[in-house]
Amino acid sequence: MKVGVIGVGAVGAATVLSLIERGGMCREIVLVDIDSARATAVADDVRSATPLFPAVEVRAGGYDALSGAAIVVITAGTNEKKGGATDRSDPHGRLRLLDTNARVYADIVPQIVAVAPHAVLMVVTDPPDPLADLTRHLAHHDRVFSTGTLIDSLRFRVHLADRLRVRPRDVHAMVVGEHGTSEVPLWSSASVAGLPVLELLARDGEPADKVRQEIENDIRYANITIIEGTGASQYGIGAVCARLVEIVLRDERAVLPVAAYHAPYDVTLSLISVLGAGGVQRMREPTMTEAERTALDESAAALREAASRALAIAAG
Ligand SMILES: NC(=O)c1ccc[n+]([C@@H]2O[C@H](COP(=O)([O-])OP(=O)(O)OC[C@H]3O[C@@H](n4cnc5c(N)ncnc54)[C@H](O)[C@@H]3O)[C@@H](O)[C@H]2O)c1
Repeated sequence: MKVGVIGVGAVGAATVLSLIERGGMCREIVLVDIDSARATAVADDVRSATPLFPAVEVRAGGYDALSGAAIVVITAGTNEKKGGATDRSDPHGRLRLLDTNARVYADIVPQIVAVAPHAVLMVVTDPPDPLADLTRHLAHHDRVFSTGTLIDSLRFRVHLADRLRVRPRDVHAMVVGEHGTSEVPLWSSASVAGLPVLELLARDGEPADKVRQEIENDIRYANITIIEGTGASQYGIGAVCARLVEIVLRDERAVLPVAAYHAPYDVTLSLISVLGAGGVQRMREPTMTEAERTALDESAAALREAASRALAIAAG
């Protein structure tokens, strides 16, 4: 199995390292970057660790080297720091990167599809959901998904676990909608062993509104907090990307919040998705309160506007 990674900056490099560390899921990883010296250097660096893991070849190449790839992970483009999307008071958040990165996608997606027409395309670049809509349009197929709110959902679980003093793996909680400022944390269905987290927090005497506000801010602006410390959020998303590649290559049919086009909302957004061979195979709406549903409708509306803007920009 061959996996392509387009864009070998902070996120692309972290993804490659996670891919080889998970081990055994693919035989070849091809790195493509407009900065070919960077792609070559990252491949050289990571290659020195490959004897520690199940056999895998890592190499840099041009688009032609993607021929036969089963899945291509796209992380190319401008990040929040370089693109000026690190202001917590800006309601547009990552959508600030849309114009620049839609132009990048208009350049790279046709080149990927020309050599790897059967590959699943996984969109990571921000804003990932409208860029996934653009990618479907440019690729002329539906084997396209974005990492969506999986990273936000993991952050939600980690913060809840901290408060409840349990391990994050035992917390079930999801964020749906946009990977961005309009995202919707589903408090009503968040649970530990079937016990609602809101009840557990109340039992611990935690003031519910304050805790909700703090956790929501932590999730919504986690990228900015990380960027203020290191310049790029990369390790969490790198691990997420590698795990998603594994799920697709093994046709695991894992149930998790990643984003794909959903006809009833007429846009790419995160709901409960079944991920396996070919990408997202089915999507379901979660059980929601009226307030959560209203917030999801608003998030979908913001994404529809962004997706049509992405199409217009790519059309020139
Ligand atoms: N979806 C998520 O949850 C998530 C999480 C973290 C970062 N991101 C996003 O991922 C993207 C990458 O972030 P980063 O920190 O790695 O940025 P980076 O600047 O470190 O790396 C971007 C890479 O893309 C390459 N590139 C740019 N234009 C290209 C083109 N036309 N063709 C090929 N390569 C090209 C650059 O040379 C660079 O190596 C950003 O948009 C960032 O906001 C998304």
